[in-house]
Amino acid sequence: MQNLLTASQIREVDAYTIINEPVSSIDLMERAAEAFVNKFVSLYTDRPSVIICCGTGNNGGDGLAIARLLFERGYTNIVVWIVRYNNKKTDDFEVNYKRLLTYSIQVQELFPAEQLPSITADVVIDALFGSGLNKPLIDPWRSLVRYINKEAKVVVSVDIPTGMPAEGNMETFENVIIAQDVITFQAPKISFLFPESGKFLKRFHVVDIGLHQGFMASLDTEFCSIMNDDIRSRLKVRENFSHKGTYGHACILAGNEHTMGAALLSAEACLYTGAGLTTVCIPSSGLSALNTRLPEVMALDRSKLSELGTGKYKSLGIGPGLGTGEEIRGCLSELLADDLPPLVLDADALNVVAANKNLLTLLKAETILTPHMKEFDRLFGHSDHWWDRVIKARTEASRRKLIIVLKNRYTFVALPDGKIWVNFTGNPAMASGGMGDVLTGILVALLAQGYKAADAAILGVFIHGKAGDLLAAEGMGVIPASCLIKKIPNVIEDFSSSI
Ligand SMILES: NC(=O)C1=CN([C@@H]2O[C@H](COP(=O)(O)OP(=O)(O)OC[C@H]3O[C@@H](n4cnc5c(N)ncnc54)[C@H](O)[C@@H]3O)[C@@H](O)[C@H]2O)[C@@H](O)CC1
Ligand SMILES: Nc1ncnc2c1ncn2[C@@H]1O[C@H](COP(=O)(O)OP(=O)(O)O)[C@@H](O)[C@H]1O
Ligand SMILES: [K+]
Repeated sequence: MQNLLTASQIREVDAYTIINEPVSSIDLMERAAEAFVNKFVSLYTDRPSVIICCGTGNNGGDGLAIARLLFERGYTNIVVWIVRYNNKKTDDFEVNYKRLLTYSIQVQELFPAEQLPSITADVVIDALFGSGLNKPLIDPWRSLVRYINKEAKVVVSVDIPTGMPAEGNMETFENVIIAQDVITFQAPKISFLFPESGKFLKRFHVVDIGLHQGFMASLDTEFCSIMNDDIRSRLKVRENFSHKGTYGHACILAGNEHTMGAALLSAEACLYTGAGLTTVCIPSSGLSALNTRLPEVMALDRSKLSELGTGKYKSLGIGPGLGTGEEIRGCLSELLADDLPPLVLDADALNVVAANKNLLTLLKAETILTPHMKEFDRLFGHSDHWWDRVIKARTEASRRKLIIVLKNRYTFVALPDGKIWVNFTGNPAMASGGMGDVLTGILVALLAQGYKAADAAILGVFIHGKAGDLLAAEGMGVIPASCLIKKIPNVIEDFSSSI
């Protein structure tokens, strides 16, 4: 895992690195500028003309160093704007300013109430404010940002788009640079994970600037990202003398006449994720589809729901395509009061619980809930903003000892210990119906194989997204859920054979 830091934690890590590593503050800035330039030239290969818009803090200091480094790489068409809208400046800005003046790079100083110069360059590099932003922009900075947004062809931001807070509610931050690319230092800013940031940045790229890893890891953070090593260290290799009994019997209660596909997708994903045995509990109208499509999967008659609490099954998933009719509501209330195996609740099971919140109190510790945004809001109340929603997921997961998998482009796995693990795998080609049903099947299979619920959730969301990424890399711009399932064993093999 890698901790994701707030702006004040970033400052702490910067300061700690400067004190404890053989690197001075100005050299750390140079490293950041070099890392930026390396990424920039790999993204924009045709040596565009650039305007570098610099504030007078350390983000601006980065901008000045970037100008110098681009010049040294043969960029001839560089203009540096220095935005002198107040008298503040940092020492490292000042050092880089003096260095810049020894180069023949065009510098233009901008003062309040002056007309803004025209923008003719191909790219504007935005180094006005970085993670030091402490309030929404007001004039004259606000007008400058609006002007750049209106006039610039392409903007590339240094560390974070100017005007965007590094974390927290973005509601009042309307005046933000709209960047094609953001080249950000060391780890993604927490704000990049929320859909609201999407209108201000198309892509972000993380570059390593060698901040102190040990200190970063020691900080008490709310957010961390799921890394490849977290998967390798958790995935168990299938043993030589293992047999179907070794990998557990999973059961999925899902489907109704018009949404039987959801049950089939979950069951198939469960099969491909390696459950020893998979049973689905579907209405009899789905039996011929099941037998034709998934001969490996068994069926449990809906009249035998009492079997679910007998210990026969090692894990249980409830919800995909289940429906929310009276009969279902009644049987779920009874079921959830039973002593069930490790449990995943998804889709209609969540909707039934949302309509009868008392059922939440019946859920055993470590039950996994997999709501998308709307299901989450139905369960725990409406949130106007993603930051509020995610913090609510954290609070509810710790208060109720549940595992809440809040699904989105970046899925948030809120654990009972208060930590939120963020999944970065996955891509927009996966935005199609049935994808969530597949995730449920994956999770139920992992629980059947004996993974602890928190590990199953972390593994499950990663594997799901990674399977989508493999297909996208093969050129699939749209991925039907049933195609993604077939890639799951490849992901598991890739990550378990490298232990
Ligand atoms: N050693 C370090 O601290 C490093 C810092 N780096 C860069 O430094 C940036 C952070 O620099 P700073 O902390 O100097 O801050 P910024 O450069 O982001 O902002 C400068 C100053 O602007 C003022 N300000 C904040 N919000 C404002 C607003 N809404 N309107 C007007 N003024 C406002 C604040 O006084 C702030 O300190 C990072 O984003 C990164 O680009 C990198 O050079 C890596 C090393
Ligand atoms: N743009 C995207 N990028 C990454 N993952 C996505 C994207 N769109 C959807 N997904 C993933 O697909 C799944 C969709 O779940 P859900 O909305 O419950 O689907 P359904 O109800 O159709 O089965 C989630 O796991 C989500 O993370
Ligand atoms: K910036």
